[in-house]
Amino acid sequence: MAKWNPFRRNKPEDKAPQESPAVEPGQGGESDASSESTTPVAPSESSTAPAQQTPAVPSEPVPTEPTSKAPTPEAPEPEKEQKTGFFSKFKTALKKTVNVLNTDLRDIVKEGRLVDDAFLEEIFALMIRTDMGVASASKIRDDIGKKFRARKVEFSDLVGSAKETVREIMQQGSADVNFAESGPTIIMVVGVNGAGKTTSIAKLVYRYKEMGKSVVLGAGDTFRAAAVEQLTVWANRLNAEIITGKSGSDPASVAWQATEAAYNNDHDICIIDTAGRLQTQSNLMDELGRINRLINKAANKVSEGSTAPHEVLLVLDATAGQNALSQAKGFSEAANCTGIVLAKLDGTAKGGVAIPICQEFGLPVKFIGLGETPDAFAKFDVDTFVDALFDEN
Ligand SMILES: Nc1nc2c(ncn2[C@@H]2O[C@H](COP(=O)(O)OP(=O)(O)OP(=O)(O)O)[C@@H](O)[C@H]2O)c(=O)[nH]1
Repeated sequence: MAKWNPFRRNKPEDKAPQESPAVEPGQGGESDASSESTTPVAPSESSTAPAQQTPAVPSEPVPTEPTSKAPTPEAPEPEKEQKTGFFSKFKTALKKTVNVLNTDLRDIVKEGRLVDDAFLEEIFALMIRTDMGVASASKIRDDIGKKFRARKVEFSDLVGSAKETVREIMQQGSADVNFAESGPTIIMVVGVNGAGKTTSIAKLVYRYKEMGKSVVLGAGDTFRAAAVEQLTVWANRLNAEIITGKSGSDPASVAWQATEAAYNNDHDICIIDTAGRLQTQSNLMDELGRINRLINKAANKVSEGSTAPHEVLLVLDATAGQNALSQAKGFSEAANCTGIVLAKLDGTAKGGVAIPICQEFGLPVKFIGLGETPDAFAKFDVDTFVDALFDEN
């Protein structure tokens, strides 16, 4: 019997695609993305509750009828995480990057090579191919030069030195999200279109459900009807409550209502999706700031003294390589990001991009996406990453 895979995508667009409204997020629109939504209310930053709108808008946002998510009959409980082992999980996912490093690195020292300028440039070129960036590749090259110049080296010498350098560059611990000291932990998820936000949210839900936590989702990508449907499918499969709004409605309203639901319904975790956007679209980047502030206001209103969100996760597509860096730059400045999810690390030979991300932005890589299956997600750990990247076996 085929195993149930909660991460198998029932792409809404495979069924009946809905036209996205011809509006930008936050501008309002006509088409209805969800049969379970109430009329969205645009929260105002200047009031303690979302502002009134015409027609007939209540003084406070009416929480969308929570779509209580009893598992659908055909949806069994999520399968237990496969016990493949943390290290082999990393290694399998990084296979493409590891192949570049190990095969080629081994090749250039096969005969036992003297470390001279030409050799060091070969090392540099090889490192660059993993998209670790010029600064990291230069440091690896220079450190090898300092240690071994004019000597013959073996593969293990190079690997040992490179590992040491990368560990030195990626000075970050391994951490889960910043959990709230009390009350629900509110997590906002941001990133460009197609980076892997929805899939990563589903993986987070799976992760926290496995830990026995209750989760509510806020379908804040009101711009793309299919995104709401997609997240609703995950919520159904993973038995999480979901708050949705009408297509084209104010995403801050959904975020507000999801935050309220998290406090009022005693959830442990609230994850709020946002529409994909480019770091260059300043109005849309400003919108993220507004959503962030209104989440805080909603949290403080329901539970005085609370501050939220506790985590703003930026999802980056590892296959974008160096482009992921410019995304990280734009988003980290505009959206007050607190951590990174590096998705699709399995699909690329550019896995080295995790190194400059850690180095340049002071933002910890918290999780990595290692595929599309439920267990294809891991808390990022520098030592495991480095060992897998330069695995000598
Ligand atoms: N191999 C692999 N594929 C992934 C991973 N994460 C996401 N994907 C795939 O990447 C594609 C885009 O993922 P989504 O989660 O829909 O991305 P999104 O950021 O929500 O997209 P928008 O809603 O359009 O902004 C899908 O086909 C996912 O299955 C991963 O870690 N590994």
